[in-house]
Amino acid sequence: MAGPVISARELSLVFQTADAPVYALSKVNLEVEDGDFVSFIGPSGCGKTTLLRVIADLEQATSGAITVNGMTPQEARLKRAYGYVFQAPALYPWRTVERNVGLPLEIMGLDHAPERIERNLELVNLKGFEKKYPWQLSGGMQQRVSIARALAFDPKLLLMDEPFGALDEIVRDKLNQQLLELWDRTKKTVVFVTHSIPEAVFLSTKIVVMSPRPGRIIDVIETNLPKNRTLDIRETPEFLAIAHRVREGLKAGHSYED
Ligand SMILES: Nc1ncnc2c1ncn2[C@@H]1O[C@H](COP(=O)(O)OP(=O)(O)OP(=O)(O)O)[C@@H](O)[C@H]1O
Repeated sequence: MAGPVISARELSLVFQTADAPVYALSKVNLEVEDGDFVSFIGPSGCGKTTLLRVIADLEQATSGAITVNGMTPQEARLKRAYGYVFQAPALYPWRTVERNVGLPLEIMGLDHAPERIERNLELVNLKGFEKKYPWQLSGGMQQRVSIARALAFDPKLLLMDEPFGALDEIVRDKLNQQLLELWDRTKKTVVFVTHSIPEAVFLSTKIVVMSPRPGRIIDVIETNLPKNRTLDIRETPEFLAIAHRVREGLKAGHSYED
């Protein structure tokens, strides 16, 4: 059987700054299995983005070990083993939707990949919007374009850094539902950063609760909610019990003097 998609052992990262070192990650141990939907949740500054960036090789750990698809993060990055979605869509305004989605392929010299672009736009429910420009789309649609772009090389792993953080709640609900459908259809492994407890509980198979100073994991919750869930599940006792455990973890790890 294949090993975990992500395996981190005693991972620490210290940023050296002009005044004092910042302990962004301290002795993080984490296993992400194939097909998992894992959320990192915690207050500002607890190291969620840093951990995601270490996985993506955008930041290097100070100590400890990490593998991504059994490789170093650098090898995984060079093999395009993951897609990365940033908090802001970061689309090129002068390119149409299809040309934004096709950009990573174009950069690699694969400029004639219309079927791939079409399939990825279909996965984010944007068929028919190929010729539009980003400014003609709502914020939620723009973020869906950036998800389609992250799928360009059909990576098994999707890393998402608070992709819906700037959107209003109704749009966020809709996108959460669509993301769950995409995850179910494509069988991808997703690692997702969020501040929202309902979002983490609704989406995840595993919730990683983090705490700051130093950034560390204080609880890992396996959710076991049914796969074909709808937003109504948020009113069920099972859902509320998980949300309660996440909240307790966040409270335990948070110092309110900060
Ligand atoms: N390049 C850097 N240099 C110095 N300190 C940094 C750097 N990047 C992040 N930090 C610090 O590391 C800590 C963790 O930051 P990180 O962005 O990972 O937290 P986060 O949990 O994602 O926060 P947020 O929810 O606000 O995005 C913070 O104290 C932050 O100020």
